[in-house]
Amino acid sequence: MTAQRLDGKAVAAQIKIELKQRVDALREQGVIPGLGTVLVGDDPASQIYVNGKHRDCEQVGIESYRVDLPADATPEQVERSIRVLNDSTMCTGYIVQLPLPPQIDPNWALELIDPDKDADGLTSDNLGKLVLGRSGVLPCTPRGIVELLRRYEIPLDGAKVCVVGRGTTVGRPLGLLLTRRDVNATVTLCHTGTKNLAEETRQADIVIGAAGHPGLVTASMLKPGAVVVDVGVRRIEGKPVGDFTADVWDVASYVTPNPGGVGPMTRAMLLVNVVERAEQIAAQEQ
Ligand SMILES: Nc1nc(=O)c2c([nH]1)NC[C@@H]1CN(c3ccc(C(=O)N[C@@H](CCC(=O)O)C(=O)O)cc3)C=[N+]21
Repeated sequence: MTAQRLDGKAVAAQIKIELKQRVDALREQGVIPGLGTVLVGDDPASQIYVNGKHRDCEQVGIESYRVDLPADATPEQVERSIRVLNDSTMCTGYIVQLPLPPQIDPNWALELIDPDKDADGLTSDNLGKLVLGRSGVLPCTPRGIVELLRRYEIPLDGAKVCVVGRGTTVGRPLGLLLTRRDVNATVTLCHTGTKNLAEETRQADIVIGAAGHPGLVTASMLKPGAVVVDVGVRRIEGKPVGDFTADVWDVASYVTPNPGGVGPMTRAMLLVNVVERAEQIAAQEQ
C-alpha cells in the first residue's frame, strides 16, 4: 500500500481563494483586514517565514505592516512596538515572530499582545479559552491540522489520535482542539516521558508527530492504514526532516508530505484568523 498525500499546499491554495472572496466582501463594507509582523533580529529562517506571510497577505488582499527591530533591540523597544500595534486601527491582528533574541523573554513579549489581535492564538488568554471551550483565536498549526484532516474527510468523531509532542505551540493545544465536542476525537498525548511509545502509536487511527525528533516514528510503530500527520519539520543539511521515517508511506493510508503538508496550512490559518477578526469587527459596525 502506498499512502495518499494529505496535500496541505493544495488545500492552503484553495483556502486562499475562499479568503480572497471574503476580503473583497469586507473591503466593500469599508473594512480592510491588516496583519502586522514584529521581527526582531536577522535570523535568515525568520526573515524567510515573515516575508512569506507578507506574500500570503498580498495574495488574498490583506494589508500587511512590518515592524523590523535590530537583534540588539531592548525589551522597551519591543514593548513600544507591540503597544503601537495593539493601538493601531489599521492592524486587525499581528504576530511576534519566534524565536526572539536572548534578551527578550518570549512569554513576556507574547503576553503584551492584545488577545483580540493575537493572530497566532498563542497568548495565555486565547490558549486559556481553548482549555475552557470558550471561543477565542485558535493557534494556527493545530487549527491547520484539523482543517486539513476535515477537508480530506478523515473521520475524527470518536477516532483514536496519538499526538507525539507536548509543546505549547502545537502538541498541547492540538490535544485540546481534537477533544473539543465539535471534533470529538480521543487523544493520547505522548512525550519524552512516555514509557512505550510504539504501544501508544500502534493503537491510533491517526498519529500526529509534533516532537521535532527526526525519525522518531517508524512504519513498524503504526497500525496498517493509519493516517500520519508530520508537523516536526526541521531542516537537516538543507532537507526538511520530520518525526517519521519514509517507510511510513508503505503502511499508512494518508501522509502529509514535508514540505507541502502542515506548513502551508499553518500559514493559511494565520490569514483565516485575521479575516475572521475583521468579519467580527465588520459585524459590530453594522
Ligand atoms: N510567532 C510565530 N508564529 C509562527 O507560526 C511561527 C513562528 N513564530 N516562528 C517559526 C515557526 C515556523 N513556522 C512555519 C510555518 C510554515 C512553514 C512552511 O510553510 N514550510 C514549508 C516549507 C518551507 C521550507 O522550504 O522550509 C512547507 O512545510 O511546505 C514553515 C515554518 C511558523 N512559525
